[in-house]
Formats: sequence, C-alpha cells, structure tokens
Amino acid sequence: MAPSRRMQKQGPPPPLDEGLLNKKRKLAAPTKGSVKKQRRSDDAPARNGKVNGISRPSQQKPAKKPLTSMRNADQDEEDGFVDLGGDAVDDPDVMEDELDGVVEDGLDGLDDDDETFDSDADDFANAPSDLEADDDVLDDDQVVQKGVWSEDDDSDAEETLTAANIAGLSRQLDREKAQEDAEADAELAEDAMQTNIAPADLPQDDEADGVKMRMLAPDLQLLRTRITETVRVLSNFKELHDPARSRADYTQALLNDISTYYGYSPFLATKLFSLFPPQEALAFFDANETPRPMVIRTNTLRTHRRNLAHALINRGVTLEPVGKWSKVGLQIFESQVPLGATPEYLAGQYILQAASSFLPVMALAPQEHERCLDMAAAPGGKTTHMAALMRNTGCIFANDANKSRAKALIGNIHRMGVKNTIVCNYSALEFPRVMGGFDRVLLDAPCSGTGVIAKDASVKTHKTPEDFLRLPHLQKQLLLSAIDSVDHASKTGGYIVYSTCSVTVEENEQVVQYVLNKRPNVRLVSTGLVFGREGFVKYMGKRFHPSMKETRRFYPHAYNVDGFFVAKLKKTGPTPVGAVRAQGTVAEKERLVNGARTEEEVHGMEDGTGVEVDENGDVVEDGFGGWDDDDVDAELIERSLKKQLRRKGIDPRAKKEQAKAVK
Ligand SMILES: C[S@@+](CC[C@H](N)C(=O)[O-])C[C@H]1O[C@@H](n2cnc3c(N)ncnc32)[C@H](O)[C@@H]1O
Repeated sequence: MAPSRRMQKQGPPPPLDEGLLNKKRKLAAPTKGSVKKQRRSDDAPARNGKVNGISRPSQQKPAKKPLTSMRNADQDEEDGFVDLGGDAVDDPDVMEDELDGVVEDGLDGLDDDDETFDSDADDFANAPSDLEADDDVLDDDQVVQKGVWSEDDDSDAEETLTAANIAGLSRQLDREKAQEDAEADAELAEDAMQTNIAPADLPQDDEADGVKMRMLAPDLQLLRTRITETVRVLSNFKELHDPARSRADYTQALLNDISTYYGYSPFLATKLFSLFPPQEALAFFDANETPRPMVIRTNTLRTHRRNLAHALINRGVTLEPVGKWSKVGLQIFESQVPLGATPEYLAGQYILQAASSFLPVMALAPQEHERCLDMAAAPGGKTTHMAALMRNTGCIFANDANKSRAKALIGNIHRMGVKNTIVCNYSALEFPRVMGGFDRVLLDAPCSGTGVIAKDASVKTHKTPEDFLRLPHLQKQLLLSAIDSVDHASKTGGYIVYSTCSVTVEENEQVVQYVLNKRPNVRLVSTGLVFGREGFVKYMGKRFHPSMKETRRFYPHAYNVDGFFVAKLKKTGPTPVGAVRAQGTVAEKERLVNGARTEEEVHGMEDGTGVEVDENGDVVEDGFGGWDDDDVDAELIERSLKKQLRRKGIDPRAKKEQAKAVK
C-alpha cells in the first residue's frame, strides 16, 4: 500500500514494540487464581440455586464460553494488561487522518488483542482441570445442581414428574417470584428514602430534614433520572407539566438536584444554570465532569509544527492538529513519555497550553515591531505566544502582580527563547502611570475560573456571592487601566483584548459594558476568531450595547475547550482628561502588588476591595453583581473591609483608634 500524504510528510512512526506485545500475551494467559476469582463472582448469586431471585430449574455445569468472555472484560485489569493504543484505535479520525503509519500498527495491535483473547478462550477450553481442581467453586455448585434439577441427574426423578406436578411447581414458582418482586420493590423504596434526595415536591428548607438529608449518600442514579425528567418537562412545559406545579417549582427542584448531583453550591449552580436553556445547562454541567483534551502549542521561535509532531510521534506520542483554526496547536491523545520532560519540551519547542488560551492572543494579533503590554502575564502562556507572533521583534512588557508567579513567567520566557520581553511586577492598576502608549494591551484578567471547573473542581463550592462582586470590580478597574495604557494614535494598533476563563456575565459582558460607559473613546470590534458564540446583548432583563455581539464566548460542551470569554476593543481617541487615575485605594494596591498567594488566586485574587453589605453585615446580592458607580465604590470598599475585620474577630472601630494612637 502506498504511503498516505501525511505519512510522506511526517515519515512512518516507529514499529510497535514486539516486547510489549509478547508481554501482553504473556500477561493475558489465564491463571488459576484469576479463574477461581471470576467463577466465584459469577456464580455467587446462584449458590442458593437462584438468580435474580428466581430458582434456576437447571443448574448445569458452568459453561466455559461465558467464563472466557467475562475474562476478556475483566482480566485485563486484574492481570495488569498494558493497553497498546487501544484508545487511539477507538478513534478512527485519529488513526486515519494524522497517523496513517500508526494506524496500521495500532490496528495490528488490536488484531493481536483479539487473537490474544481468542487464544485465551482456547486456553480456557483446554484447561478444564484448572476448573475442576477448584474445589471451593465447584463443590457448592455441584450441591446446588443435585438439589434442583440437572441434566446429569438420574432420569428416574424426571419420569416421576407428572403434568400435575409441573403445573403445581410452576404455580409455586410464580408465587415465589411475586413475593420476591414485592420484596425488591419494598427494598428499593426504602433505599430511596435512605438517600438525601428529597421528593421533588417536598420543601427542603426544614433545617433538621436538610441536615439529615445531607448526611446520607445521594442515590446518583435516581437523581440523574429525575434531573433528566425535569429538564424534559421544562423543555416542553405547556404539554408536560403537572398542573399542580409551577415552572418555578420545577426549576427550583432541578437546581437542588443539580447542585447535589454535580456537587455545586446552590448559589453557583443557579448562576451557571441561568446562562443556558435547561437542556444545554445539563450539557454544560456534564462537560465540566470530564477533562478537556491535552493540547500543546508549538513555539514557532524554535521549530515548525510538522517537525515537532514528527519528533513527538517518534517518541510514542499520538497526536493530531488541534483544529483548522490554529496553525500551532497539537492535540495529544496518548503519550508514552511525560510531555513536560521531553528533550523537545526542555528545548522550548512547545508549551502545554489549553486550546482556548490561544484565542485571546489570536484576537490581539500583535504585529512585528510593535510595543505591547501583557498586564497579567504569569506563567506566560500568552506572553510567549505574543512573542512568537511578533517573531521576537518589538517589545513586550509582561507584568504580573504576583512575584512568585512572575518567576514561572521568567522561566518560560527563557526556555522558549523569547528575547523581546521585559518582565515587571506591578499591580496592573498602576498602569498607565508606570508606562503607557502601547500599540496593544492584553488583559487576561484574574477571574473566578467558572470556565475551567473540569480542571479545578474547587470552584464548584468555593466561589461565593462576594467573589462575583469583588472580582468584577477588580476586572473593571484593570480594564480601564488597559484602555488608558494604549496609544489611540498607534499606526498599526490601538487595540485592547480582554479575556477571562470564566463564563459568568458579571465578569465578562458586564465588565465590558462598564468600560464602554466610562470610556467613550473605545468601541468593540470583531475578534477575528472563527468560532465561538456571540456575547450576550441581553441577560436576565438587562441590556448591553448591541456591539456586545462582537465578543465571543467559548463553552466546554460546545467546543470541547475550556470556558472562555474574549472581547476586542479599539481605542479611537484620547482618554478624557482627568479620567486616568490610579485605580483603587492604597490598601488595595498594596495587597495587589504583594500578589496572589494561593492556588485559588490564580483565577481570582484577594484584591482588598469590598462588596455591598446591608446593615446586618450580609452581602447584598442584586442577582447580577457589580458596581457601576465609582462614587459608591470607596464606601462599599470601606464597609467590606470592616466586615472582613469583623470576621477575623477584630472590632473595626478599635482598629481605627489604634491607628490614630500610632499616629
Ligand atoms: C488568568 S491568570 C493569567 C494567565 C496568563 N495570562 C497566561 O496566559 O499564562 C491571571 C493572573 O493575573 C495576576 N493578577 C491578579 N491581579 C493582578 C493585578 N492587579 N495586576 C496584575 N496581575 C494580577 C495573577 O497573579 C495571575 O497570574
């Protein structure tokens, strides 16, 4: 067979390691112990002569065929089977499209697997002694067989069975079955009561009940069924709903179930649910339960994607281009080597980077010889991408408020041969006072991380209503700083890209709308990205500028990428006099410059800004989040700081007096 086009380009992959195949065959050989084990589990329900509660009229000697087929399914794990590319073979696109050479090996491998299993079957067939020697297993069965009927039994017994006997026996079996069915139903009902699934129509706010329910393990299967059913009703409410229940009832019950089933706080489940129609919300929550594909970005300062793919394939990596939309991404399906330690990685030929992280830089489209700013740059995935697009010309200022993360940024810059970048460590709120006049600015903002729940499940329970007030506030101030740092008269640029790995409206459209209101000298322009959903122009009764549809939303369930938001702004005129000021309070800046300290703060960080609280000190949730009025900010921040002190057990008034005394 002539080699395919791709194979000619990339060269054939290495031959499959025969040693591994032999090992596999060897491992696949049945052992007495494993046979014993499986026989036991297979026959366990039949020991009393019953399967599924029904007496078996004919307990024959164990058939060999089912044993071997069961072995095929389970034995791999028990015997430590090595899967030689089975996953890749499962995906015909992978094999046929990119890795023609590997396909053949992979398929050969699969054939071998089949043969292995067949030969196992033969081994089984030829090893009755193994089974018969297994006294533990067979003795019981033999007893059972004698106790009921067996083809091997003396035929005298059968002859004595008259038609009447058979009818009587049959009636008895029916009675037994009916009784067992009734018992099984009762057991099921009791199990359901022992879960924390409240009947859909029961109120859940009784505290004692709530605590009791939370202490019991959820019956996930039952929950799933009920979620699916409720979504079905909500999708065709008019026809399917129970007249005694309102849509709000159904929705509330669904939200309770979703937060229990997927493990979200009710608050976050509600927030995320509100972004989609019910059916799609379910797809979103489901997608957050599985990891996104591993992707690497070729560093074009060091190599070409084809050469990199070739090198990695030769190391046993199964990969293919990430999609037509990127010329530098490679999706990894399987690897025999740790991808963070290959010679190619150490030589800076690639970086492990989620596919959706390419998008903000593609939208920014920095040009050669420009002067660019990456405001929140660590650990440098996007900075190094920018440097590659600029072919190491011009100048990038890569800033991050977190000093220790800035070190990782420096590491990546060195490893990837980036030579046009200066690393700095300011709160980005300090820009443009530190420096301004950039051709392009990227603000990949700290955020709540609701787009990357598959990577960081702690988001499900750790994000509070306060986060969705505090973070948007920081994001708005950062975006104003980004706008003010751009040279509107840039000959080649004058662009700002704002991105987050969050899908909430508060952190995205609402932030953009805020800066559109505050800075009439910017407008939204196309991101130039070839996929992604349009941003919301209205949401929960609020309307955004119609140009908001130029922004792009990326969802895990829609594109199998991390959830992301990208907006591109063009600065059309100078920032109004007096508008530029250092954003935030002194305390806020100090904390920001000290930087994020915990893992959680990778997405969002403690910025020292506050949230709106009522006279009881409780957070005021407007259901939408964010402040649009600078004048109230200082007051809100002050109140929030007081609240934080109170939480730490410090009386804010005492603190004030202490401060006065020190002065
Ligand atoms: C989403 S991460 C950036 C990821 C980075 N762009 C990349 O692609 O590798 C957000 C970053 O913002 C930084 N950060 C948070 N608050 C900041 C602030 N006020 N000024 C500058 N950086 C900040 C955090 O330290 C964190 O590294």
